[in-house]
Amino acid sequence: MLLHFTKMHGLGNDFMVIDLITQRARLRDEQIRKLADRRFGIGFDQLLVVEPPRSPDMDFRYRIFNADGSEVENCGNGARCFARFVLDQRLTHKREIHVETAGGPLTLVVNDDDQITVDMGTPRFEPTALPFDAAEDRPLHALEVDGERYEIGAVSMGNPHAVLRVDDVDSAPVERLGPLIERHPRFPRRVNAGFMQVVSPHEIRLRVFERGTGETLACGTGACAAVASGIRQGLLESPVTVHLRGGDLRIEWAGDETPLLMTGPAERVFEGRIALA
Ligand SMILES: N[C@@H](CCC[C@H](N)C(=O)O)C(=O)O
Repeated sequence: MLLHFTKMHGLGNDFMVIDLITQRARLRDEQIRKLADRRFGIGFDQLLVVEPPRSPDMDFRYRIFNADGSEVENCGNGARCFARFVLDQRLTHKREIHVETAGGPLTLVVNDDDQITVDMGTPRFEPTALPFDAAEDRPLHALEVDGERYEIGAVSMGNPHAVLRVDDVDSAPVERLGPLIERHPRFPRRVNAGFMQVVSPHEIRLRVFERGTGETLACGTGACAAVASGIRQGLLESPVTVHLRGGDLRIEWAGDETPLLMTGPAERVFEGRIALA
């Protein structure tokens, strides 16, 4: 069978997007891994799936799979691409879209300048939310990695993030520490590892080694988690511009139980059809 798909990206974090409202398919883990392969498949960081909602208050169900086939709770860059996709495909005409994810509901707003703002919900710091094996909720936790002690912020944006402050993201040991933090035994469901350089209270530089994918050019939930952790530590003040390798995001958060807002672009690259083996 031929499956119609759209290739999209948010700041270079790239996606295969499929509409399972007008098409039928069931993708197994190994099929997702094959499609994600940049030489033998289409190539992407995450697969995004559009489905009908389960709850009548929602417009769509939004499912996310990493390149390794694992299903995850949330994807910030993907959420913006999701909004652009459902509008472009005429699956909705609404410019405020409510979607269910495995990490909770999200609201996506397409602005007049075509940038998309996502209400990402409230960041959660309690270790059980990630989950993270720690006795208490603290702004920073000591974590031993490869015989060295680091201080990390632990944040859930629906999906789990560890945020490590570094002096310079360009020389940060992302390739070495990223995989070790991702699979650290204190994160039983693995974790996304962010490396944050504070430039000023309103500006950071960030690289993220993503769970189930590796380092990407941008990670939306990683940007939200880094800013939330930085604000909580008193290092940052809202709004914050996050410079990622693929471009910039704007993050706003008033703290406590208020929702965190992420604004940025979403781009369509090409469309195609592929036979599922
Ligand atoms: N690229 C994403 C995050 C995708 C999921 C992540 N790798 C996880 O496993 O939680 C983003 O833009 O947020």
